[in-house]
Formats: sequence, C-alpha cells, structure tokens
Amino acid sequence: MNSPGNVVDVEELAATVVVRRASSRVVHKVKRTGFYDGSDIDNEISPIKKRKRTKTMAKKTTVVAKSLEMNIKMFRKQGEEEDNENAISPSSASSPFDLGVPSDAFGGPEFKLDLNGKDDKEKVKETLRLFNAYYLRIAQLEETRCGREHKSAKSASKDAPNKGSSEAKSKKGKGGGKGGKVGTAMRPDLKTVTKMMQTKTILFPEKQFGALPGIEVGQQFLARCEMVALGLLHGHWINGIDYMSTSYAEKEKYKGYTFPLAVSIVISGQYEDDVDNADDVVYTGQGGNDLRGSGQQSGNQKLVRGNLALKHNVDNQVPVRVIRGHKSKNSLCGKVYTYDGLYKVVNYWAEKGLSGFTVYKYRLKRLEGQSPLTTKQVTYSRGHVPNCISELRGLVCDDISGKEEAIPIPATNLVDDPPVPPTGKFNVSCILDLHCVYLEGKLVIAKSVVYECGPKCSCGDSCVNKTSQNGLKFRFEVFRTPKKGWAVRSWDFIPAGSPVCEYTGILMRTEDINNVTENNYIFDIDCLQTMIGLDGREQRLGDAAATHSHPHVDTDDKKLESVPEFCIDAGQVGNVARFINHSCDPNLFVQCVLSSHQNVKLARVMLFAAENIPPLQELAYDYGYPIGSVLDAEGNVREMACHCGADKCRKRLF
Ligand SMILES: C[S@@+](CC[C@H](N)C(=O)[O-])C[C@H]1O[C@@H](n2cnc3c(N)ncnc32)[C@H](O)[C@@H]1O
Repeated sequence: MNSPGNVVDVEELAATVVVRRASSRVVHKVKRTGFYDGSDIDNEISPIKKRKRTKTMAKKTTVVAKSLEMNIKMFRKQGEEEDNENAISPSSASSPFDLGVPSDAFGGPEFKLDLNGKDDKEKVKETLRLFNAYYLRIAQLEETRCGREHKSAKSASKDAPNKGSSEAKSKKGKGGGKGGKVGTAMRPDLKTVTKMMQTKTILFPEKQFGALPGIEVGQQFLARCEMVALGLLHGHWINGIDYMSTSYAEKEKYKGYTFPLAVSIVISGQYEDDVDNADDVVYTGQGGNDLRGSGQQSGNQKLVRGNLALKHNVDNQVPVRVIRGHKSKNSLCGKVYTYDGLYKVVNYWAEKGLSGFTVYKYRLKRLEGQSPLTTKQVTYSRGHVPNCISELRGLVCDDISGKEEAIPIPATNLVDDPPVPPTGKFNVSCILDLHCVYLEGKLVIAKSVVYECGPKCSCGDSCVNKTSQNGLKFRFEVFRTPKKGWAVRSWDFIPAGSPVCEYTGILMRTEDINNVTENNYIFDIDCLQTMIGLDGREQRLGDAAATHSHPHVDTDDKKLESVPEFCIDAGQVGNVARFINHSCDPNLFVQCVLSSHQNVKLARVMLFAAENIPPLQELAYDYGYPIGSVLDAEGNVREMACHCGADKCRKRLF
C-alpha cells in the first residue's frame, strides 16, 4: 500500500490556525463537540481555493491564509531548530503551549493519578482518564478566559471610541489574560499535554523504541495528544515521524545503535480501505511538502531528521510503532488514530515523485506474532461496520425503538434457531415523568450527581448543560450473544466522556418489586447511597459541596436508607440500555443526573463512555452488585456467573 500525505498532518497544523485566529470560535467548537473536532478545517482552508466569495469571506480568508503562512513558518523554523526533540515542551519560554490557568484549577479528585498496584493496561486507562479530565477542565477555563477578554476588549473600544480605539486595539492585540492573548486561544489538547508534562504524569516520558506495555494493538485515540500523554508518540503533534535524536547515542543502553532512530510513525490514511493490505506499507518520508493539504511536493526531500532516522531503523534493524489515522466525524481533527503495532523497516530508496521532486520511500512490513490488525478484525472477525440496516446478517428487527429514537436501533440474532427478536416495550424516557456539571458535554468520571438545566430553565435547547437530554447520538445495534443473551454495540466510534444513553423503564418503589424474583432489568437509583457511601457501595467521586448542601441528604436519610427507595424496572418497558450487559472491565460508567427536579432519590440514570470505544465493541458497565447481595424469595443468596471475558473478571455477577 502506498501511503501518501503522511509527511505532515496538515489538518493538525491547520487546526492551530483556527484556534489562534479567534478564541471565541474555538470555544464554540469545543462547546459543541468536546474535543475541537477540526470539522471547520476544510471550511477554513478550502475558501482559499474558492473563486466566488463574499467580501466578508474574502477578508476572513486573508486572515486565515496569513495565519496559515505564519504557522507554516513557525513549523518550519521549529523543525529546523529542534531536531524533533521536545517539540511540545513546557520549558520553552516562547512555547505556544503555556498553560496560563490558575494552579488551583485542578483540585478535584479526577486530577489524581495513582498507578500503584495497577497493571499495565490499567495504567494506560488511568493516564487517558487523567488526560480527559485535564482536557475538559482546561477547555472550560479557556472558554471563560476568552469570553472575559473579548468582553473587556469590547467595552474598552466602547469607552474610547475617539482614540482610534488604540487602547482597545492594544488590549485586543496583547491580551491581558494569562497564557494567551485575545484572539490567540490555544488548543486545550496541547495545553493538556503541557500540564501532564509539568505534573510528570506522561506514562512513558522517555522515548523508547518497541512495544509499550499496556498499549494494545487496535487501541484507538481521539487525538495525537492522547498518544503523547501515553508516550506512544512524543515530540511532535504534526510530524509523521517521531524519533530519538543523536543525544541518545551517549546513553550506555543504546551503545551500538546509530541515531537518530525512529520510534513511531503516523500514517494519515484517508480511507478505511487503506488498511486492508496494511501488513505491507510503502511510506513516504517527510519534508518538501507545501503544508497546505494539497498533498503535493513543492521541493526535494532530504535524508535528514525523520528520513535519516528511518534509514537507521533499516541499518539497526529496529522496528517502528505504526499509528494510522482514519476519518471520523466524532474526533479532534476529524480523525481517529489506531495503534497497529510494530513494523520492520525493510528498505528505503529515493525516487522522483509525481511532482518531479525527490521523495524518500520506506518499505515497512508488519512483524509477525502480533494481534491481528483491528481493521481486519472489524472486517473479518467482528464483521464490518454496516453502511445500512439491510446489510445486517441475522436481522430480526429493523428498529427496536419503533421510531421512538431519532436513530433506528436494529437487532440481530445469529445465535438462536429460529432467530427471535428481543421482547419488551420501548420507551425513551422513564414512565412517570421524573426528572449540572458538564464539561463540554462530556464527563470523564462519575460525580455524586450531575445537575443539568431543566425544561424550566430559560437557556433553550442548545444549552450544553442539557447534554443527557439530547437523545441518542450514536448508531446502536442490539445483538444476540451465546452466553449473555442480548447485548449492545455501536457502529460509531464513541469518544471518552460522551453520554451514551439513559436507563429508562418504569419508576417503582423498591419495596414493590422486592417480591418479584426473576427480573433481570431492575436498576436501583442508588445515587443517595453512593453519595454517602452507604452499605458498602463505592462512594462516587464528586464535589463534596454538592453532597452536603443537597436538601435531600440529611442525617436521618443517611441512617435509614441503605436500600434505595426507588428503582427503574425495565423488565417490560425500557430503551436500549436494558440490553447493555455487565463487565468487570467496563467501557461505560453510570451517572446520576438531576434536571427537572432536585430529588436525588429520583435521579435519572445515565450511561457515559468511560474510554474511547471503537465501533462494534460491546458496550458494558459494572452492575456493581456486592457478591452475596442478591437474595431469592426465601432469603437465600443468589449467584450468577459472569461471562464478560475481562482479564480480571470476578467470575460472578452477584
Ligand atoms: C439488564 S439485562 C442485560 C441484557 C440481557 N443480556 C438480555 O438478554 O436482555 C441483565 C441480564 O443480562 C445478563 N448478563 C449481563 N451481563 C452479564 C455477564 N457479564 N455475564 C453473564 N450474564 C450477563 C444477566 O442475565 C443479567 O441478569
């Protein structure tokens, strides 16, 4: 496979243009999607090429073009000077990644990282969780800062209209805020990396070649910075090649190796199909690109920096880690990155490229004995992500929601003979109408309770503090499993922290269902119990203030109510959540949400993505039953075997 356009990630580069140009815009983006999704990159760059423009568009385009030019210059200079070392560096005085946020902004429990006693996989998970926590907090702070500065710049220009607004202009130009100027907001993801460097929470801070423990083939990332946070990628958030510089030659453990030496490459594949023959790759080196996204060469490539490093991988027989970018509408820069494992750099050569300039090519061959490529797994083992419902094998129902949800939820059954559809009535919200703290529409960790704006708030439908009320965002499928009955998966990539769905059903008093023995669809609304850590329940992390000031949490409640007063019974009626199974290593977490009322005993129950979830991976949360806590009608302890398949499976559901 030939992999064009892997020299520089122009989309990443362009993203910085947009962000620097107008902070308020970025904030808007961040608000809408959580991660800056880069969806306006094309809109920003392509106008350069468009002939028909309005006057405003032409002006806007000039600004963008100038900014792009500046970024390109900065990028080139950086590339020349830095030899790829620490391109994202908190120590650099002129670093565009200065944090500029109050140091007390990160006091919450979500910013703690304790890797003691954790295995490699858990360390990766925890580090990514921390990345998300920092990211969302920083995005929120940026939003506040930019809003404040724009407001003060505006009022300054109002106050001094006759001075040619020089004061206002200077305010606008220089910006009073820490860590950025008005109109020069920085990307929260880059700031997040800086924060993680400062707090020494990058998982593998030292560059090293080879596989990194806990990072598995097929793991997906929303942004390059997530990979930087782990150490999978290091220095550069734009370059396609990350390498160890000549300074490593002085280290004893690298005696005998020639440096620079490449550790990872990013292939910015444009199409899913690119990966079909992905065991064998011809990779184009770096340099000589016009950096404008045309993919065209505008000069000769040289055998320096990353290109020289890859040559040394051939000479030293050192493999590189390969990361592929795939288009995705849910992600920063419109891409999701997948770690595809280690590749041997077999050989290299120089040739005249299509534009007549010299390019370096490297043949890469995937090392044997690694887990199969996930894209192949998706295609051949798990079945490929269908384009439409008619492609589904074993289809037993077109839409279990009966058009109640905006996106249909098909059900498939390749297990039963004859195949049967799931039973039960569908309902999008809890029957008996019951009814915050979102950071950019996402949550990275369960809080005691999240307060959302309700229907009586004047904020309107577009309010970001109504995230859980906006219906399904992802395409789900209910499918039959051999050992767990029905299960749910998504056809879309689900970014960490996204609301997935609510758990709906009939709202019941717990005492009324206590005599019902066989109902596997009861969800205790145990928000109060988890808030105050009753009955051995794990106390959810959250702001203590909310807990203590809550009108429905008083001392008597604490004493009396170790059993939740209410529950949601989805046995007969419910939505897609009733088919979501338990896992001892879950990819979802449970969150209590209050919106139209303040009674925590009747909170809504939402499921959120605990990590980046690739398409077709089964969705699951931890049911959280303490072993021995479920009794039958005679009071005997009931047992149920767990078939979640997690490495650390507890073997019993209850
Ligand atoms: C809320 S329902 C989930 C959907 C269910 N699988 C179905 O077919 O409708 C909960 C029930 O699913 C099954 N289940 C969920 N997770 C399981 C697991 N990890 N291992 C075994 N059974 C599981 C158990 O029967 C459990 O009582």
